[in-house]
Formats: sequence, structure tokens, C-alpha cells
Amino acid sequence: SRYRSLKHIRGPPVPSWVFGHEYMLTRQQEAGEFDFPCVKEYGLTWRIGGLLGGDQIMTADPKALQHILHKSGYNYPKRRDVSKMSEVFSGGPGITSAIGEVHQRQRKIMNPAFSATQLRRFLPLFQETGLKLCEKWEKEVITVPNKTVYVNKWLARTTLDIIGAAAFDYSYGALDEKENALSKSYSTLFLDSTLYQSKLKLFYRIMWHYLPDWVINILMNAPTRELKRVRSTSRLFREVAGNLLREKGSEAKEKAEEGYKDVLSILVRANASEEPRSRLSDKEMKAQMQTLTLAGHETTASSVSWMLLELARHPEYQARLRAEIRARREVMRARGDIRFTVEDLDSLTLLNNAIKETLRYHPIVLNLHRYALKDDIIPLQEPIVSTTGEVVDAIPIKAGQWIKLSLCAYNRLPSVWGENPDVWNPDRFFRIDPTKQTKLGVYANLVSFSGGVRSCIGWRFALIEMQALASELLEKFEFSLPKDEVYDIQRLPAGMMIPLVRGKWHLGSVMPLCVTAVP
Ligand code: HEM
Repeated sequence: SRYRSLKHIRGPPVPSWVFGHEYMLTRQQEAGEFDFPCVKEYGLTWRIGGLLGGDQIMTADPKALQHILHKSGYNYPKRRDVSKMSEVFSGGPGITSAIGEVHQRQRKIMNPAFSATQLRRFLPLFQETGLKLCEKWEKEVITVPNKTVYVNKWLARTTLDIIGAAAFDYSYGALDEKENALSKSYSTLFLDSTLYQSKLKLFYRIMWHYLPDWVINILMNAPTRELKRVRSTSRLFREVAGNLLREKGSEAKEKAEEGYKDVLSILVRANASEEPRSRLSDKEMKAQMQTLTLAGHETTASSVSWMLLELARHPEYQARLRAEIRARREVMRARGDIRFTVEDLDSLTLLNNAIKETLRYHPIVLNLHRYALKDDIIPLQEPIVSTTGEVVDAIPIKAGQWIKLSLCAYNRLPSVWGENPDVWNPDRFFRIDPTKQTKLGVYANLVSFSGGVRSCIGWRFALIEMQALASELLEKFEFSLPKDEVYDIQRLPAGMMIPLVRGKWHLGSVMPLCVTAVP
């Protein structure tokens, strides 16, 4: 049968015939606590259980990842239950849930909005919104010395305002308004809908993979608590999108005709296109808006929050970083400029190393769930030893085989990242020679943005945004561990990796840090 051939691959004992490792993986107390020991015990590729006695391959092997993500094009799609869940999160058939040719069409339509030239134009917006956050903190938030601030909450509002303005020329007013319904709804979305689901619900959801689309389309509307929660965010978004298209739609159409390549103009033009290959339906257009809003804000806010936590844990590095930013500020002022340019930001080596190291150490997406469309052979960079002691350097698989990519474990491989990969140390990037690595990710060979045809479309957007926000924040504020209490931050697997405080889950997903203005 199809799975028998994998029995010779070693892996951890399967905890349940029904769930395989699926349930266990969602129940981790610390993201990666499953993956990291597996690499140490079995090598970079191992066998885990799937549903109902099935076997899966799990891998962190650079060559296997390269094969699956890059070289095979669309031959290793996302598991169907995963894409269908993305559809629920996007409120319709958007780019994260589309597969094959539909995805190719959508991606081609949207790509021009994410070119390097296009994104440069957003830098002033990133900076102004960052400065607005600084001002808020200075005037309203840091009212007493040693104030503990939930930095992730503030950053999520900042990045929500940014994605609204950058993509849709729309103001969410999340930084200004205390009670913004949409930003509130987003802020607990993953926690409420994805973290620690019951066994039954998880089983039911993963089984979607085997069902025909029309059945899933009915099940997607089932009245479970989790689905209702996600749909309620979608409803709020649809209201916003409706207003937005009413207000900006005709203007966007004109801009599109003049060749503007901002997201909204591109989407509106594609929506009006007569040509099937470049057309987006109404549903698709709205789903893209919702997708970009979701995929484009909390991801970046989270990454910056993890970086600030690490800088709080590493005050000496933080001080070097601040000095680097200030020195560049002098150069900038001497030129007569008032803002950093993209070149200035790219020249901040310590900052960029800290960003890379944070993406490596705290990848927001831990695992990707894929399956093979065709029979294939997966090549391995580091051979493994089978149950009978033979050396395996390639794994033949059958069409339909489930495969999990361990992005978090790849990001910790000493063979790729050098010694002490379990320590956050940005200086490692001074020693890394990317030409010696297997080409993988879109950025710095990290797989934190995934890779290949399904890689993150917004990685450059995120990078410039992180550079801009971090350079403003770190120049004006010092981040340290909270003084009022000890907060033990857990990294939890909730679809996206989210921070929770051990013993204080009632606080929700928070990143508490002590923030002090620096003179
Ligand atoms: C640090 C910030 C970010 C990280 C770590 C990140 C990470 C990722 C990852 C790992 C994927 C692949 C997911 C999968 O295959 O299931 C992805 C896809 C995606 N990301 Fe990001 N992302 C970030 C920021 C952004 C931003 C700012 C945007 C938009 C402005 C964005 C838009 C998207 C979209 C649309 C996709 C789906 C692409 C496709 O399937 O063709 N992301 N991202």
C-alpha cells in the first residue's frame, strides 16, 4: 500500500492511531519542542504519524525543502484542509487558498504591487506611522517610570494602519481610536480560533483534506465556535471593504488606467478586466483585500515584538544597535535629509542582523503542511539511517503522501547557521557565507517567509516596515524586561506562533516589556 514504503524511516513513537502526531503538534507548550529533539534523534528527516494509521514525512533538510518549495513548482500543494481554512480566514477564494493555475493567475496580477520599486514608495508612510506610535507612547502611554507596555498590541495597531494606508489608501485609525472593532477582532483571532482545539474538532477539520470541495464549502459555514469567530472578523472586514470600495473604487479605476501599481488600483483593474487570464472576480478581489490585511499586519507586528523581547534580553546588543542608528542619523542630517532612505536602512548592519536573527529564531510560521500530487523522489542533503541501518539519501514517495516541512527546525540547523543555533545571536550573520548554503528562502536563506511559488508575497514590504519601525523605536526608547512582575513568555502554536504569558493566559496574546524614553 501507499505508505508501507515509509516504515523504514525512523521517527518518534506514534501517540495515537487516529491522530498520529497531528494532535500532539498542536498541543506543544513551546513552539518547536516537538521538532528540535527529532532532528537531534533521527537526523534532518523523520517519519511521523498522519490520520488513521497513515505515515508522513517531516523534514528540515535543506535539499528536501528546496526540492519541495522551489524545484517542484505546484507539485506539492498545501494540504486541502489547510487551504480551505485559509479561505475561511480570507472570507473567500484569495491568494493564500488558491491552488495551481488559479494561484498562478492571482499571483501574477498581484506581483507588480510588491516590486522593490513599488515598495520603496511606502517608506515615508512606515516612518510617519512609526513616529506616530512613538508620540503616543511618549505622551499617553509611558506616564510613569518603568512602565510595562504590551508592545505587540501597539505594534499590531501600527501595522494595521500601515497596511490599510499602503494597500488601500484607507485609514483604519487603529492607533488613534481605542475601540476599533476590526483591530480588536483581529487581535485575538488566532488565540480564539486556532490555539488548542479539541481532539474532535481537529480531526473533523483535518478530514476536510479528503472531502470534495462542495462538501467543504458547506462545512466551512458550520456553526462551531471557532468558525463563527473567524467569520465574525470576516463580517467586520466586509463592511470595511464595502465602504472602502465605495469611497475609493472609482478613483482607483482612474489611477489604474494611468498605470498606478498600488494594490487597490491593481485589484480594481483586474476586477474590471474582460480577459479571463487577468481577471479577478468580485469575491476574489475582496478576499485579496482581507488576505493582505490579515497576512500583512500581525505577522510583522509579531516579528518586531519578538525582536524587542530579544533586545530586552540582550541589553549590550541593544546599546550597540542604538549607537549604530544614531551614527547613521548624523550622516543623514549632514546630507540635509530628515528621514532615512532605503539605502540608510540597508546600511544598518547590526539592525539587519537582528532582524534576520529574529526571523530565524522566532519564525511566525512553524510548519507547512503539504502533500505530493505525483509519485516522486525527495532528495536529501544529509542522508539518514533507516530502521535496518542502511543509509538513505533519497526518499521515494507516492502521490497523495503527506509531508510536513519544519521551518522552525531548519532555522536551527548548525550546519546552516553555525554553532549554538539555540541561542539568539545576530553576530552569527557576520560569519555566515550564503554562497555556501543551499538556496532556499526569499530572504537571507531563511524559510521564515517560505520559498518558491508559494512564498510570502509581502516579504520585502515586511522587511522595509520592520527596518523603519525598529529604527524609530530603538532610537527613542529603551526596552528591558518588565520591572513590575516576572513574565515568562511562552511561544505557542496557534496557526501563527503567538506569545502568551505562562500562568497568565487570561491576558491574551501579549508581549509585556518595560519601555523607557531615552534622552
Ligand atoms: C515578518 C513578517 C511576515 C512573515 C514572517 C511572513 C511569512 C509568510 C509565510 C511563511 C508564508 C507562507 C505561508 C504558507 O505557505 O502557508 C506567507 C505567505 C504570504 N504572505 Fe507573508 N509574512 C510576513 C509579512 C507579510 C506581509 C507584510 C504581507 C503583505 C503585505 C504578507 C502577505 C502574504 C501573502 C499574500 C501570502 C500568500 C502568498 C501565496 O500563497 O502566494 N506577508 N507569509
